[in-house]
Amino acid sequence: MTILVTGGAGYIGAHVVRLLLEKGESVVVVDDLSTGQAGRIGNATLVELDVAGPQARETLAATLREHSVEAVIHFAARKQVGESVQRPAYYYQQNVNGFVNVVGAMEDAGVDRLVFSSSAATYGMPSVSVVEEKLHAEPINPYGETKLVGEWLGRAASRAWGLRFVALRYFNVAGAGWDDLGDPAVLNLVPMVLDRIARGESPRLFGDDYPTPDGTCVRDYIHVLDLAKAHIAALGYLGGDERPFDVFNVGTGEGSSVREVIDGLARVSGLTIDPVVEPRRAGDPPVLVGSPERINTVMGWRGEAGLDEILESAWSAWQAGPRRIDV
Ligand SMILES: NC(=O)c1ccc[n+]([C@@H]2O[C@H](COP(=O)([O-])OP(=O)(O)OC[C@H]3O[C@@H](n4cnc5c(N)ncnc54)[C@H](O)[C@@H]3O)[C@@H](O)[C@H]2O)c1
Ligand SMILES: O=c1ccn([C@@H]2O[C@H](COP(=O)(O)OP(=O)(O)O[C@H]3O[C@H](CO)[C@@H](O)[C@H](O)[C@H]3O)[C@@H](O)[C@H]2O)c(=O)[nH]1
Repeated sequence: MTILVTGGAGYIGAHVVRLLLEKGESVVVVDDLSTGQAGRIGNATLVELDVAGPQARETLAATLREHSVEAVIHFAARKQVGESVQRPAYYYQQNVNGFVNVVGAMEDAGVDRLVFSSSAATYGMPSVSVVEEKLHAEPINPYGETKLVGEWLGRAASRAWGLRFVALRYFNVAGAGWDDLGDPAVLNLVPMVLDRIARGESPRLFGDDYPTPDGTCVRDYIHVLDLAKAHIAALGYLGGDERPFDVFNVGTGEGSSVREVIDGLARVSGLTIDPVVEPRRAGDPPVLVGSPERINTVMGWRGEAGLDEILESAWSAWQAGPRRIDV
C-alpha cells in the first residue's frame, strides 16, 4: 500500500514514516521542510510543497494519482500556541487552508482514508481532570481552533462524500523512538529544559502555585513512538467497513507534574537540575490528562512507555545530537 504523509519530515511524522517503511509500505512525504529535515525520511519519496500554497490542491491531487496513494496521514501544520495568538491569520492560512487543500485533493483523486493530527489543545481549559472525547471542545487559542476546524471539515467530508476520517488528539508528546529522531525544536518542556542546561542557564518552571499536588501543572506525557504506533492502528481501523468519522484521545490517562518531569530528567541523566520558578505562563491549564479508553477499546492501542522511559529516550537522543551535555 502507498501512504502519503504530509509533514513526514517533522518530529512525529518522521517516526511514523520510519514505522511504515519498516512494515514494507511505500511512503510519499509532502513537506515544505520549514521545520522538517529531508534526512529523516529514509528512502521515502519527497515532494517539496507548501500544502497551504497556491496550486497545492492540484499538485496534491496529481501526486495522489501518480503514486496510486490509498491513505493519507496529515501532520503538516504550524504548532506554536503562543505564536498562534500573535499571528491568528497565519495559523488559519497554514493549518486550515493546508487541510482544505489536502481534503479537496483527496476528493479529486478519489482517495478516502485520512488520519489527522489533532491536539489536546482542542479542549481548552477543561473543567474535569481526565478528559474524554465526548466533552465539549472549546479551544482557548487559534492553534487549538485550527485543529477543531480540521475535525469539522473531516466530519463534513465524511458525510458529503464518504471520507473515512480519524482525528487523533495528541496529549504531550516527548521522547524519541530512535536517537536520530529526537525533537529538534526546543519548544516543549523536555527539550526546553535540556536547551537551557546546554547553554549553562537554569531551566525555567512556569508557576508553582497551581491547585495541583505539588503546585506545578500536570500533563499527560506520551512517548512519540507509542503515538506513532497509534497512527498505524488508525490506518488499520480505516481499512474496515463503515467507519466514516471518529475522534480519539492519544494519551495515557496518567498525569505527571512539571516538577516530576524535571526530577525524572535529573534521575535518568545524572544531572543536577535546579529550575528557577517563574510566573505562570498565560493560557496553561492546571491539569490536562486524556482518557485513553476509547482508542484502547476501538483500536486496541495503548501507550506503553512510562515517564522514565520517555525521558531516557529523550536524553539519549539529545546526547547523540550536536549539543551534548557533559554530566
Ligand atoms: N509535538 C506536539 O506536542 C504536538 C501535540 C499535538 C499536536 N501536534 C501536531 O502534530 C503535527 C506534527 O507536529 P510535530 O511536533 O512533528 O511538528 P514539526 O514542526 O516537527 O513537524 C511539522 C512538519 O510539517 C512541515 N510543514 C509545516 N507546515 C507545512 C506546510 N504548510 N506545508 C508543508 N509542510 C509543512 C514541517 O516542515 C515539518 O516537517 C502537527 O500537526 C502538530 O500540530 C503536535
Ligand atoms: O521551560 C518550560 C517549558 C514548559 N513548562 C511547563 O511545562 C508544561 C508543559 O508545557 P509544554 O511542553 O509547552 O506543553 P503544553 O503547553 O502542555 O502544550 C503541548 O501539549 C499540547 C497538548 O496537551 C499540544 O497541543 C501543544 O501543541 C504542545 O505544545 C506547562 O505547564 C508549561 O508551563 C515549564 O514550566 N518550563
